[in-house]
Amino acid sequence: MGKKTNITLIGMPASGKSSVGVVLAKRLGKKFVDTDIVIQEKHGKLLKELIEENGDDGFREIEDEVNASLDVSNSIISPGGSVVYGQKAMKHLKEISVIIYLQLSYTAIKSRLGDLRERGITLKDGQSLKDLYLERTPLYEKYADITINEMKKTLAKTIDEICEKLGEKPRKKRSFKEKRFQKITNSKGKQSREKTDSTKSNKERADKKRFDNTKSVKEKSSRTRFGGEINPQKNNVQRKNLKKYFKKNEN
Ligand SMILES: Nc1ncnc2c1ncn2[C@@H]1O[C@H](COP(=O)(O)OP(=O)(O)OP(=O)(O)O)[C@@H](O)[C@H]1O
Ligand SMILES: O=C(O)C1=C[C@@H](O)[C@@H](O)[C@H](O)C1
Ligand SMILES: [Mg+2]
Repeated sequence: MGKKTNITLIGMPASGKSSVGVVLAKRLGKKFVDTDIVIQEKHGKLLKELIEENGDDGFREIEDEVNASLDVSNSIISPGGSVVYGQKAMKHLKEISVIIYLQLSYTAIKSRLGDLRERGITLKDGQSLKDLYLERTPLYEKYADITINEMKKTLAKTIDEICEKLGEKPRKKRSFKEKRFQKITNSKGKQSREKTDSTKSNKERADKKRFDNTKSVKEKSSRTRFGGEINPQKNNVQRKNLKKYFKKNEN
């Protein structure tokens, strides 16, 4: 497994091979190859058109051929859910990649899937989704190097778990405090925290803008009145005068 730079995701349709795959590729700095798209490109037709024209078995031959001739490196490969029926394809993918099975319960798959035919799933006449699930599960298990149980996990959590199993460094988790507040250093070099802009409410953002505007107007007018740059921290007399001036002008 050590020398393989590709990763192939297998699992039922809607288990997330494509959606997890593309994010995983970004996370690991790899390329992303969706072999459903490679098939469409190569044949100039939609998957469901290819299934309608060639039947389920004909489509699986096309799928087997395309996946078996995939020549990629440093990539996340996301094939269609039916790739596991293709012996040539699976032999090749096993040779060039680490195979990860995205496992999900039948109920979860059913609720994620919409119209099965519209999605282009290869179902034999009279075969239900449950039949398909039971038929494919042993095949996914047979080819998997790593299995990830996705139940009740967000996409991000699934990706974290894949990285963990691959021995990749975990993403540095920022604490709640770090997300909500940024460190600021005042003129005396003391550090304190201020809410980050993205976590401020609209009212807080508006208040800060008003405060910043007032501050800059005050600074400007103080420079004009007392001439040149001032340093209120060093010059107490000037600071007192300024305070008096602003008090008088604000009322
Ligand atoms: N935690 C989750 N992780 C991944 N996908 C999720 C999650 N929750 C919901 N989804 C949804 O499940 C669907 C997964 O679809 P996706 O096309 O990625 O599956 P697939 O395994 O590539 O299917 P196919 O075999 O048809 O190519 C998407 O609509 C996605 O938004
Ligand atoms: O699971 C399936 O039967 C399929 C899934 C799709 O990704 C496509 O590969 C094709 O439409 C068949
Ligand atoms: Mg897909």
